[in-house]
Amino acid sequence: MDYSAKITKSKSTPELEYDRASELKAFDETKAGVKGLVDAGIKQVPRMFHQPRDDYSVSCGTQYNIPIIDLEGVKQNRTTRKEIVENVRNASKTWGFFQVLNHGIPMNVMEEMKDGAHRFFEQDVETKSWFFSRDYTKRVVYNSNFDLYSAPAAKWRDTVVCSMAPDPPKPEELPAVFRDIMVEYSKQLMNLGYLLFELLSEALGLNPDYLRDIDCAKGLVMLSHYYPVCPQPELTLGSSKHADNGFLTVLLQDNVGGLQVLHQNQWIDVPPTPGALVINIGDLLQLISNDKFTSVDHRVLTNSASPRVSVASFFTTALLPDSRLYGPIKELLSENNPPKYRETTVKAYITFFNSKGLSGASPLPCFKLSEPGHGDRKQLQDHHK
Ligand SMILES: O=C(O)CCC(=O)C(=O)O
Ligand SMILES: [Fe+2]
Repeated sequence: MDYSAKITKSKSTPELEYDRASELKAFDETKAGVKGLVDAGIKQVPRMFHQPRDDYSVSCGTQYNIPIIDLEGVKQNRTTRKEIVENVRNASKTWGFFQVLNHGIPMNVMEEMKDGAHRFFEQDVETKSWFFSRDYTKRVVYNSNFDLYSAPAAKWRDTVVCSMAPDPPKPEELPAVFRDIMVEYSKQLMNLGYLLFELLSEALGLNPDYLRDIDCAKGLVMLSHYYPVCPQPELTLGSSKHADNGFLTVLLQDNVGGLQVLHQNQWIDVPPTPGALVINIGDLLQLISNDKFTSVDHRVLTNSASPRVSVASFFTTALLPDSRLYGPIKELLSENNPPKYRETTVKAYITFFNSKGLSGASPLPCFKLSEPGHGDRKQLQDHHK
């Protein structure tokens, strides 16, 4: 189907004749993603990608900087480690986001990982579409917008998702253009994950192995994102406002920029910082920490100058058959700190999250134990009917 022709037609079609469902389907069936639209020379952002304007009502601020934590000496020096743990505690509570330096993953591995992501998306559509699917039980899934059919507006990005742990893929299961670097990067990332969960456990006053022992570091799902250049960046977003639903995310971004974090009710840029990785707390870590850590909304702006790649690695057991129940950690609770959330399996949480799409509303409040006047439990019960 000539997708561009269809879009051009819809532009001049009266309001009532806009058939969103068939546009989504036509776009999806190209298997070429947003990059395919840009490669075809599209000059206007199709309506299905137009973001609701209220997403833009919050101003962007420049007076705050997201924390940068240097991990140099964390394993060798007790005083240094204490300071690092303190910084991790503060950043995880007040920002939910921080960058880390001297994290142990060599620069050349990070560079090669970003290059590998570029190589994947720059392949011709026929080669890429071998992995095109919406079935997340597959080891590798490439598509555009996991929530294409449920979100209020589509995002200007394409993604390839690979499940890397606990059961590492055989190299031949991964896309040839970046399989070696994916295996190498994810190995290094698991080691960093173990260290971060130790620091986070210590920041909660728990024994260093606590979070790893309850399987927070068990599953690793890697999302390589490609954000094509956008002819009208003011109309759409690379990622709409959302909070991550796993335990922890480690983000490798290139030098293009566009990621913003909602802090003190302002959008704050997460500036590309050479050698740094961005770490953010996910909803499930907020839940088990009983709000000692915060899972914070973020989004990605598009731009008309250069494509952007990022690799978001989620520590989550979302894709595993895991029935473990997660609730506020008992050791953290007291009379003065009663549990704020009900227990949930990771699966139930993710299913609820996905049913909402990246619509900007975190499902976390729906798992809060009832407070007077709180209607969300009813919403959750209704959902499970
Ligand atoms: O690309 C980015 O900078 C952010 C990606 C992201 O937020 C996500 O994958 O959840
Ligand atoms: Fe995210």
